[in-house]
Amino acid sequence: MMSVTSIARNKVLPFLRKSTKMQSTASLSSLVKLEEKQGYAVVSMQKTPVNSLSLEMIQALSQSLIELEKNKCKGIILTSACPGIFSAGLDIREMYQPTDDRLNQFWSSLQTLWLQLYGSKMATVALINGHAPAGGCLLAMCCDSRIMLNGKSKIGLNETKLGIVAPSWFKDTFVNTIGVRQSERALQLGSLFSPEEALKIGLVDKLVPDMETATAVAEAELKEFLQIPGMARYLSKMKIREAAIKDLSETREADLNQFVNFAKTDAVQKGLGLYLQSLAKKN
Ligand SMILES: CC/C=C\CC/C=C/CC(=O)SCCNC(=O)CCNC(=O)[C@H](O)C(C)(C)COP(=O)(O)OP(=O)(O)OC[C@H]1O[C@@H](n2cnc3c(N)ncnc32)[C@H](O)[C@@H]1OP(=O)(O)O
Repeated sequence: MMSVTSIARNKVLPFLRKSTKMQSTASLSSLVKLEEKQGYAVVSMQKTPVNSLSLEMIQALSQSLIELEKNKCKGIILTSACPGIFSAGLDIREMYQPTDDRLNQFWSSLQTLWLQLYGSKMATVALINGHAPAGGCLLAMCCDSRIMLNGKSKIGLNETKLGIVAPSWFKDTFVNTIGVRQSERALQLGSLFSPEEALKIGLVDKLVPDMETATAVAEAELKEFLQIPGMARYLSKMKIREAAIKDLSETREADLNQFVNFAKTDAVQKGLGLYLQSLAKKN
């Protein structure tokens, strides 16, 4: 059975009570933690060391969103329990020398997660408390607002630096967030931005100096979104996002085939192998 989430047992979420049975049958894992706050939930990624988005991690996030929405949760703060890292993006080991079956499942699950989070009826705030390259940046951009911890962390779509290409729906999300010209330049260069730079181009909305402030600011930000009538807020969000969502919904199979074929090319496999080696050498 698919991994799901670990729930803070001392504080059962009111909006999760009904699904307690489902949680116990769903072989819970420790990849994602859900915590109750006043009227919303904090979703913490806790796949050490860097919250890389493996198949299981993607499915755990997906399942968390399903449960939260089913239980009428109105808003979330998406953040990380791994010090210094929001998410290192897609787990490169999923794409390096993969089996066909796993590679298909991996990409298809990522498509599903993007469709869920980018099109979520919930108000969503990303509390980016560390590095957020590539898929990590994508997760943050799927949220309605981004609060980033100031410091040495970087955020951006750095795919070209790995010799790979961000798919159209990554690009659409980027364009919807920072505009066409900034996206065109940053996508080609694989730019990773400091928090100050990210604020300047609108990739994040607010910077905070420390975690205590960060939590308070993220809560205040979420409450501001939650004060707006939910349906009006959601439909307004969709005015910006629906074209990209419709596009992927209608082309999932083609997008999957394109990804799988590209990932399996010799050039990409060689590049990913070298990149993994360079990460390992660092340590
Ligand atoms: C074929 C594909 C075609 C199209 C797909 C396009 C879409 C791609 C989207 C993506 O998300 S690609 C992934 C891009 N991600 C990155 O480039 C990030 C790489 N990681 C880093 O830059 C750093 O790890 C970090 C800045 C996030 C954190 O640095 P630090 O705290 O110094 O940790 P380490 O570098 O020592 O890493 C610890 C540990 O984790 C492993 N790791 C890091 N990132 C990944 C990853 N994305 N996937 C898998 N594993 C990763 C790293 O190798 C270390 O492993 P050890 O076994 O050596 O401990």
